[in-house]
Amino acid sequence: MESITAIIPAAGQGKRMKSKLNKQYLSLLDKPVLAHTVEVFQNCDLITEIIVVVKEDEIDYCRRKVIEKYNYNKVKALIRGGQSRQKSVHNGLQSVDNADYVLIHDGARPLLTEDMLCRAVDQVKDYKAVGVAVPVKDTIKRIDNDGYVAETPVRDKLWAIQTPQAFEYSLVSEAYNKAMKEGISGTDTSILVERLGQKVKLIRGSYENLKITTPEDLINAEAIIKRRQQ
Ligand SMILES: Nc1ccn([C@@H]2O[C@H](COP(=O)(O)OP(=O)(O)OP(=O)(O)O)[C@@H](O)[C@H]2O)c(=O)n1
Ligand SMILES: C[C@](O)(CO)[C@H](O)COP(=O)(O)O
Repeated sequence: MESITAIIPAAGQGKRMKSKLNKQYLSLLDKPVLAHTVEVFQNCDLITEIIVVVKEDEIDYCRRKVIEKYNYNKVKALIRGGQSRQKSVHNGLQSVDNADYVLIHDGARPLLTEDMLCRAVDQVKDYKAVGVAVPVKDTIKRIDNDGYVAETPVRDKLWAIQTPQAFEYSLVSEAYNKAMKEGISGTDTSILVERLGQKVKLIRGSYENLKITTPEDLINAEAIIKRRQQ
């Protein structure tokens, strides 16, 4: 059976949340945001092990308040992040011992579902690189430097990228090593894989798979969890 490692970058500062406690540890109904996220991977039989990437000064806090408290025993390592999401993910990739595939998922997206994980794992075996995404609902404009509309891309072809993103481990490792060497940065993982010429298959995510970024995201996330519990 293949070995599948989940890497969960959770080493951001959460500046846009404007809270004292880093957003990963804010309470989302019954437990911290990050605990909701890790739990989905912990409960999914397809996942062999989990690596959580956190800020160096939060490693101990995360171990006590999330990993040990909820007994997430698939978490093999809690490692320190970097200045950017990309660097944090790179640190995570470097600490993988032996994996056929990796799934990379934002710690700040606690509303992923096991079904989403299963579909990503299933598809990565055929496509090597898979991302979860949803069609955009708004019309998107590209603007120029003065704030004028420069272009209105056709909406039918625009998808908003979420996580998880799943890759063959050797492929994503090569993509990161190359990007880091060349000083290239990207706001998601798949862009670095795309630069290798690898096609990335998108599969349908969910509008509920919010990234907890600003305070209203927490309110919306709570409402979604409550509805799911009914
Ligand atoms: N240096 C960083 C920056 C981000 N992340 C993680 O990447 C995910 C997506 O990032 P985002 O939601 O933008 O989180 P923050 O960077 O913390 O948010 P902000 O920009 O508001 O500070 C989060 O789980 C975040 O913890 C990370 O591991 N390391
Ligand atoms: C990876 C991501 O969640 C896909 O939407 C997003 O790009 C993360 O961006 P952030 O600026 O680190 O929030």
